[in-house]
Order: sequence, then C-alpha cells, then structure tokens
Amino acid sequence: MATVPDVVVYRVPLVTRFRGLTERDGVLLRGEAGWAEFAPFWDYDAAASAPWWRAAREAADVGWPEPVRAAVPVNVTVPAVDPERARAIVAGSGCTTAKVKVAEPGQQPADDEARVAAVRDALGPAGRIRVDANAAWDADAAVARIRALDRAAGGLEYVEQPCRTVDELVAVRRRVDVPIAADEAIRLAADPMAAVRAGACDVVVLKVAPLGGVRACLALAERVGLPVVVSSALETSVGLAAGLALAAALPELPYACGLATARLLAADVVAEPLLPVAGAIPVRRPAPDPDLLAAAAERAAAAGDDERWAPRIRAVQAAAEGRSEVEDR
Ligand SMILES: O=C(O)CCC(=O)c1ccccc1C(=O)O
Ligand SMILES: [Mg+2]
Repeated sequence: MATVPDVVVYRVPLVTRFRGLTERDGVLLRGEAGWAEFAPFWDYDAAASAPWWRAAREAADVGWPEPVRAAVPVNVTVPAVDPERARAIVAGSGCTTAKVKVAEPGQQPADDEARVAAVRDALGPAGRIRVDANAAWDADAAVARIRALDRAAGGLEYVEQPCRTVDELVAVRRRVDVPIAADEAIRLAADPMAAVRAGACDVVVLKVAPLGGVRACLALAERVGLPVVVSSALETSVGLAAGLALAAALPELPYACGLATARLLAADVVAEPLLPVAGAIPVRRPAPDPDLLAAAAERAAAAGDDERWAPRIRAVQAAAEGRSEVEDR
C-alpha cells in the first residue's frame, strides 16, 4: 500500500449546491494526535482564517477534551431544494429535527414556505423545524418572513441569523415570538460576545473551526450563558469529528446540533462517514481511508488546488503566529 503523506489537499463533490458551492476543498493534516482539517472558505482572508488554523493544530497536535456523552443528537440539513427533494431528504434521515435553508438568492418566499411545509409533512407534528436565512433579510422583511414561515412550518423551533447586524437581530427578536439563533453574528464578529450582550439572540451557534478550536468554543460556551448548538462548516468527516468532540464535551446540550452534513458530500475521505443513527451521531474520530484520501487528492490536483492552498497556508500561518493581543475572532 502506498504511504499516506502528512498534508493532503482534498476536493470532494457535493450532492446539492450549498452556500453557493458545488464542491468542497481544503487541507487535511496529520499530527501526533491524529488527522485534522483546515478548510476555511475562500471568502475568509488570512487573518480570518487564523482561528481555522488554530482549530486544525489543536486537532492534529493535542486532540480534544473527554466527552460527557456517547452520541450527539443532530438535525438533518435541508438545502434550498424543491419540496419533493426536501421531503425525501428528511424522510431518509432518521432525524426528528430539520434545519431548512431559506432566503436562497434567486428563490421566492413561496419556495421557502413550500419547502418548510413539505418538511413538516415528512417529520410529522412531533418533529422540530428550524430555518437558517444566512443574514439575508432586513428587519422588516425578517419579521414578515418569520411569521409566514412559522405558519407554514406549523411552528418553528428557532430562526438562525435572519439579519446581518446585531441591531437588526435585537429589533427582530423584540417583534417576533420565534427564538433567534446567532451564527454569523458570532463567528464573523470581532467580539463574539457582543451579540449576546446586546440581547440579539436566544441561542448561539458555535462552529469549531472559525472560532479557533474545541477548547476555545468550550470557553466561549461558558461565557455565553445561553443554549448553544454546534454546527459544521461543511467539512469532511475528519473536520466534523472536531464539532462532534465539542458537542460531546459540552456540559449541557439542549438542542440537536448541525453536524449531519456528511450527507451533503457525494464522497468523503473516511470509509464510514460521521452519519447519524436514529437521529444521533455516535461520538468517534474516524481516520481517513488511504484510497478515498488518494481519490480526493487526485481530484484536488486535477483542479490545481495544491498551487492555491500552499501560499494560503503560508499566509495563514504567518497571521496565526504573528498575531499578538486581539484574537482574530
Ligand atoms: O447547521 C447545519 O445543519 C449545517 C451547517 C450549515 O448550515 C452551514 C455549513 C457551512 C457554512 C455555513 C452554514 C450555516 O449554518 O450557515
Ligand atoms: Mg447558519
């Protein structure tokens, strides 16, 4: 068997377009503690990618704190697909909570309402539905859209990041009964506590990579003092394992997490991807399969990814090491 290098640039296709992507690319690194994923999206510059680098170094060099639970309840993630596909995705998932993407550029409010209605139909009355608008609405639009989606869904568990700014989130939260979850307002903010202090949210979404690692997220969760939901950044199962480790180590986990995104990848780098069983992902840390890793590396090489990632890693390392006081998250 061929030897596996310690740094591998990967590329895998997605099943459905997600966050404007049809393929995911990144870097996998092997350290003393195991494999790690470094895959900041291309709209993150070197400074914004530094916490992603620290999260990867934590995974590769020291590993993660001990879990306090053996499995993590998760939502099925429903991309901005048509109602029939939404129904099939939910029905095949085994999950009782669904997170539905809404406000996709180019789609209409009626598309979102039809999608959440189909998801309710597939889940049944006992299921939970949350929606994620990825900061697409202004405050007035958010109030109107949330009310309409709450009706179409027969009740929403929460709405994730309806608007971009903290002020808008505060205003919307005052005007609707549906709880507000903050995602971009946490992971893209200079101070992730600002949204919490302002009263912008009821729930906080934590993503390990953009927030600098499992330990950084555990510390942030303690400061936040609100329920937290651990969500993925659309990683391979190598990166998802870090989110799973965070969710497994949190003292309280009242909501399903957004970690079932291995389903959105048409290929993974591990033989048994981190997928839910009866709505929960068993806590484990899978290692890459040499053949799958080689296939993902070949796809990356064919796309010219190695040439794009090498300078990016150098720039991010410099940013991560040259940084002094202000943490870049
Ligand atoms: O939370 C989930 O169910 C899936 C993860 C997800 O939605 C996501 C994945 C990659 C980038 C951004 C987001 C997001 O929550 O906005
Ligand atoms: Mg989100």
